Amino acid sequence: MTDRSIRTLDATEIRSANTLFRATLHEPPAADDVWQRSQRTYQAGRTLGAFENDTLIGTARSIDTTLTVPGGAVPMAAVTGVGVRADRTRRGVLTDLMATQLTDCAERGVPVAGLHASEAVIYGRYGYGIATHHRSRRVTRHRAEVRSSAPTDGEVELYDLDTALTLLPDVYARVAHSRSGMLDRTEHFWPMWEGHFRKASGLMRLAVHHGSDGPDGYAAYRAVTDNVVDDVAVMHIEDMAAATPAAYADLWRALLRVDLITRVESLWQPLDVPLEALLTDHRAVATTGVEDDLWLRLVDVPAALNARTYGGGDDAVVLEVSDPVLKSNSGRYRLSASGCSPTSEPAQLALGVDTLGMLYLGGWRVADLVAVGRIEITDASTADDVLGAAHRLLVTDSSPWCGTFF
Ligand SMILES: CC(=O)SCCNC(=O)CCNC(=O)[C@H](O)C(C)(C)COP(=O)(O)OP(=O)(O)OC[C@H]1O[C@@H](n2cnc3c(N)ncnc32)[C@H](O)[C@@H]1OP(=O)(O)O
Repeated sequence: MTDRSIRTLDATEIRSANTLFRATLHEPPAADDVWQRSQRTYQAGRTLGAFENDTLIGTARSIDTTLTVPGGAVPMAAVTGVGVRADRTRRGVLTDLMATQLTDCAERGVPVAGLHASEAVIYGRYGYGIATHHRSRRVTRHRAEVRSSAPTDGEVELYDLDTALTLLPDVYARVAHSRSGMLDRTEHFWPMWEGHFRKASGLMRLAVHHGSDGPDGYAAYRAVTDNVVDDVAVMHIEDMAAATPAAYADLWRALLRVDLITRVESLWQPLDVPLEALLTDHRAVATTGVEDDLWLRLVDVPAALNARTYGGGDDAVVLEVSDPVLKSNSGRYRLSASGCSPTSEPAQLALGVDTLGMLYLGGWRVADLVAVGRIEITDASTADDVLGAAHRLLVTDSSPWCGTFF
């Protein structure tokens, strides 16, 4: 008979967990030099192993960080490195890992967990919902020019990868709270960022905007030469954020000035950055994809809901939340401009904790999630009033966006 158990791995065991995880992504074990770097992405005490008769068959880990939310910030467990050996899948190993990890977060007082999903059908059952999206755009460089009326405030300087690694943590820290959904990139995030650019092809450059108050925006790109098609290069901007409109405009001016680039692939950016409107020719830009970005799971529903601010003036709604994994979250909550509190009042909207994760940063309209059957209105006669109040409470000015891969 097989004996399955879950426990936290110690430092001597994490390379095996990394090898197992890489195999689930069909990648060979990390070479020694790669492991020197990637072991620094593992936070001590945050890697779980699933064992079958003392053999490691699955793993999941997390990194402690802080999530920017409307009007504030909240501690978050950034979940990553999830994998189950291909000959042990579909027998509940991930379910056990997720339950252990979420219980551990709850016991440590971490109100929110977040992840990027390899497949969209996996994590909803554990209470995660898509909280942010990102948009990728293609810019035809010879048609793209920044409007002369766009603001300007400073200079853009280019740096190589080694210099970027010393500069960017401080630059990023200055923009990290400029949009809901963004994360603090602790020391465990940067080796992942470095690994991506070391592995990827093309020359990497970091453009930093030095504004009148110091560095306030950056863009990290790779210029990939395509010798097959007319011997020119494509610029892939893979990490970009700006704290001010002037920094955003100046960065684009500098990026579009780089010679021998036919097109710019602006990857994984917020849905609503006004790139098309920044340029003289709207049609120099085409959206090439909109995808899910950060999935959020409210581990402690009242603590998470009280970490953000709400609009709505005198509005209030009563939510009935169901949480099949962390059952203490299930119950009724009154949400108003002054926050969230448990209540015995009758519920007006009933929803699962995964759908609450979708609404948390204001990335979805409540009415849309009602329309698709994710939220139930308990009394149809008050639907318009309840939907209006919920919308005014939860809506935010800009699209939430994470922008950090982990
Ligand atoms: C945050 C990140 O790290 S994202 C990376 C995730 N890892 C990967 O994609 C690597 C490749 N995949 C794997 O290692 C595994 O298939 C995992 C981790 C996704 C799933 O592990 P399993 O142990 O098979 O999951 P488990 O058996 O607990 O499944 C629970 C339920 O989810 C379903 N499920 C799990 N994975 C999938 C999937 N990929 N597609 C569809 N359904 C799935 C199962 O069918 C099961 O459904 P049920 O409750 O209705 O019976």
